[in-house]
Amino acid sequence: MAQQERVVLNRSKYFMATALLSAQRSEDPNTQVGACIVNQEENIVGIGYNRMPNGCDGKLPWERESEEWLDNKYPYVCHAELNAIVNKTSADVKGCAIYVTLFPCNECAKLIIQAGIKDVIYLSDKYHGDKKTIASKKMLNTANINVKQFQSGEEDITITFTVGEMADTNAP
Ligand SMILES: O=c1ccn([C@H]2C[C@H](O)[C@@H](COP(=O)(O)O)O2)c(=O)[nH]1
Ligand SMILES: [Zn+2]
Repeated sequence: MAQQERVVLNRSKYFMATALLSAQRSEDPNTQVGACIVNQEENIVGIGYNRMPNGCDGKLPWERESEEWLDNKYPYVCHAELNAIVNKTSADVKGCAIYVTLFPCNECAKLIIQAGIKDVIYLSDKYHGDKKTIASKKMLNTANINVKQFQSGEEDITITFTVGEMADTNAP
């Protein structure tokens, strides 16, 4: 039987990978976003992705360019950061870090600040020129939140559901 390569993820790669995996749950056809909140003991205390409010799946539009504002996703979709915060498994998220696959918008920046999150690690900054992103950066900076872009520095990771033999690390 083929041996699986033994992979040990470093801390930040594990948390960003968790955010990325969560993003893959999103039904947004244009931008899937994932967020993973980590406490000071390095435990995950919240995960979320952009989705419609509870009970609204399949009943609200995913359009983004309809002339009628109400026919677009924007008034309805709950952002990944919001879902990660409201889904928290701890009493609060004060002093936590949030790993996000997209730079948080201005509304999420407000949530992050008010929730007491101290570190933001993001992957994509694809909307860096947008006013929402500029306002977000202004708020996060003013509130002394540590913001940094994730640098993987390594290859992608692969998740396989095939259970093979683990590599024998004691082999000569
Ligand atoms: O801070 C953010 C900003 C955006 N999102 C979500 C909201 C939408 O579902 C998409 C953005 O859609 P576009 O088609 O790229 O405009 O991303 C989020 O979760 N968090
Ligand atoms: Zn947002």
